[in-house]
Amino acid sequence: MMKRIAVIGLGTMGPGMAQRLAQGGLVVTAFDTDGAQIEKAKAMLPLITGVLDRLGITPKPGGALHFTTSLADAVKDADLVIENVPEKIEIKADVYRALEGLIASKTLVVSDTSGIPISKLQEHLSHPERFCGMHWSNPPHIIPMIEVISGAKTAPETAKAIVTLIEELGLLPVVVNKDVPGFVENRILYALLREAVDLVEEGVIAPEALDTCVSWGIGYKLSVIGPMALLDVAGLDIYHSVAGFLNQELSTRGDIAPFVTKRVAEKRLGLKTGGGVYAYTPERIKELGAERARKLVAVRRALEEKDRT
Ligand SMILES: NC(=O)c1ccc[n+]([C@@H]2O[C@H](COP(=O)([O-])OP(=O)(O)OC[C@H]3O[C@@H](n4cnc5c(N)ncnc54)[C@H](O)[C@@H]3O)[C@@H](O)[C@H]2O)c1
Ligand SMILES: Cc1ncc(C=O)c(C(=O)O)c1O
Repeated sequence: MMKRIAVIGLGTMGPGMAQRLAQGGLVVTAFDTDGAQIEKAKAMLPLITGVLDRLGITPKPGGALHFTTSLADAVKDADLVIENVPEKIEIKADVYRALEGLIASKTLVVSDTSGIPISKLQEHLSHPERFCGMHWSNPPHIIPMIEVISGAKTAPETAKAIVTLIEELGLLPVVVNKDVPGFVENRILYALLREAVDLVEEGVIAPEALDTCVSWGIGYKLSVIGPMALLDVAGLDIYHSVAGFLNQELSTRGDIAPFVTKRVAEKRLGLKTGGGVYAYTPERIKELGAERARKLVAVRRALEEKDRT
């Protein structure tokens, strides 16, 4: 049974994940190389605990969240280290190198990578058998599904221990059978995003209208009926007829659309820079955060209700 967890990297994903683990009864030590990120993470905690409270996730006894500016202190006596640093192999490899000599031989290490193959990351670990993918979805304190991915050198007991941890937290592990880039969640999401960006770029639809179309059409439906079940609902004959003329029309571009590269070059990255596809004031960002958390909580509660009946 795991007790002590180190969360390395406190950007978009770290704070929610750290607090969710602490409320699950674990002793969590959170670390970031940037002190400002640690302060930002601390400031986010009231919002995160408020959301967890509305989800009915009451803190289990023994849990705690500590912050530290020392990697050595963060990982001391850890049963598990969760690496949550930017999606760049070199940065992740530096973290794994820094862990050498700091962690015990029993300590497991996981990466929250969005899709770098686990076998590739394993090349940078001296104990690859104790390493696997543990891919959370954003926001990590609200979305219950977590992908578990083994690389070529992951020991079966490592992946099993992570699945058990996720289950003990009352979350939903999904085991991915092959270590393909993007795993499953992001292969599906990025297929959708490539088509969405293409449709907007081609002037087929405005961004706001596309968001309405997806959120109130397939998005709403897919949260209740998954894609495989949807094939049965629609009829495989219908899918066969439509896919017969539509598949060849869909975007297959292998590079990144100018719609995105242009904005990235201009540092229009989204909420974190006050604008990306849409523009935001600081007040609007706050409002949207609260409104979206409220709606995600309500939808999750409704879906859990459905699962019980
Ligand atoms: N953003 C998402 O929606 C999302 C969802 C799921 C998984 N992920 C994955 O999770 C990981 C983290 O993503 P994010 O969006 O939180 O990134 P982020 O850029 O928001 O945050 C990364 C944090 O890591 C810190 N950091 C950088 N180098 C470090 C080091 N050597 N030691 C400790 N901290 C260091 C940075 O200061 C920053 O606070 C990535 O692999 C990403 O692909 C992201
Ligand atoms: C755009 C995008 N990319 C990656 C991830 C997760 O790895 C997410 C997400 O979790 O929402 C995302 O939105």
